[in-house]
Amino acid sequence: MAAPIRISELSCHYGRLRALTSVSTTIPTGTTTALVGANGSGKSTLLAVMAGTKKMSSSRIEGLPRNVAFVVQRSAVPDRLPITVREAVEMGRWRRRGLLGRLDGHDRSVVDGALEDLGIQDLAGRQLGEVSGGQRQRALIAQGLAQQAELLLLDEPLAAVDEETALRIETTIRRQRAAAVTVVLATHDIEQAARADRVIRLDGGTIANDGVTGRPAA
Ligand SMILES: Nc1ncnc2c1ncn2[C@@H]1O[C@H](COP(=O)(O)OP(=O)(O)OP(=O)(O)O)[C@@H](O)[C@H]1O
Repeated sequence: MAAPIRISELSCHYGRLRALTSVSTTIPTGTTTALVGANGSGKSTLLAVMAGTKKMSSSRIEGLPRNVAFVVQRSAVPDRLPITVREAVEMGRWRRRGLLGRLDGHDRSVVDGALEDLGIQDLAGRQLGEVSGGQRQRALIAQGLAQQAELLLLDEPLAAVDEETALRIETTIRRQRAAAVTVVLATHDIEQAARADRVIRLDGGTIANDGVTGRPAA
């Protein structure tokens, strides 16, 4: 099994605002970790640092895999992107194919599998901007799955989704864990957090609590 992800003394700023201060933790490979904490406590920032989309001011992160999928909060994605649901999921293959590379049969079957996992194969031809918010959330997660990443980062995957969509997303996360994918998710859903292997509670940009739940996700 690959080495765990070790984060040491991570600090991170937006201009003069310090969003994370001296965050240190270890995330074992193949486990599911939930980040919890109040609005503004630094959950999204920690995910963005791990995804490489936000620069840190200081830190050492060891063991980050090369292929990381980051599914941002739905509210951070424009509602009216002029692409179909399938095209959105296909974007998950871009890193492997390159922007102009054509998808081959394997890519297409990975995309089909991701659409099926999230139960949106019937919506594949619809415009992303014309499906419901919960369906769009499924499409964004399917895009993350299509990357076949070793580390899957999910920012509030259950925000404003109905029960069926939540169940579908939870099943997907369990399957990723069973496939030894490391999952880190930010959530305000206490039940979802309790289903993770461990919970990290952030408070004002520092770790207030870091512990195993004793309830394995698989
Ligand atoms: N792009 C940005 N520019 C400036 N400040 C930011 C930016 N993004 C986040 N912040 C600030 O950084 C801090 C941490 O925000 P972050 O979004 O990481 O928190 P969060 O725990 O994910 O919150 P939420 O639960 O509301 O999603 C907050 O004080 C926030 O105002």
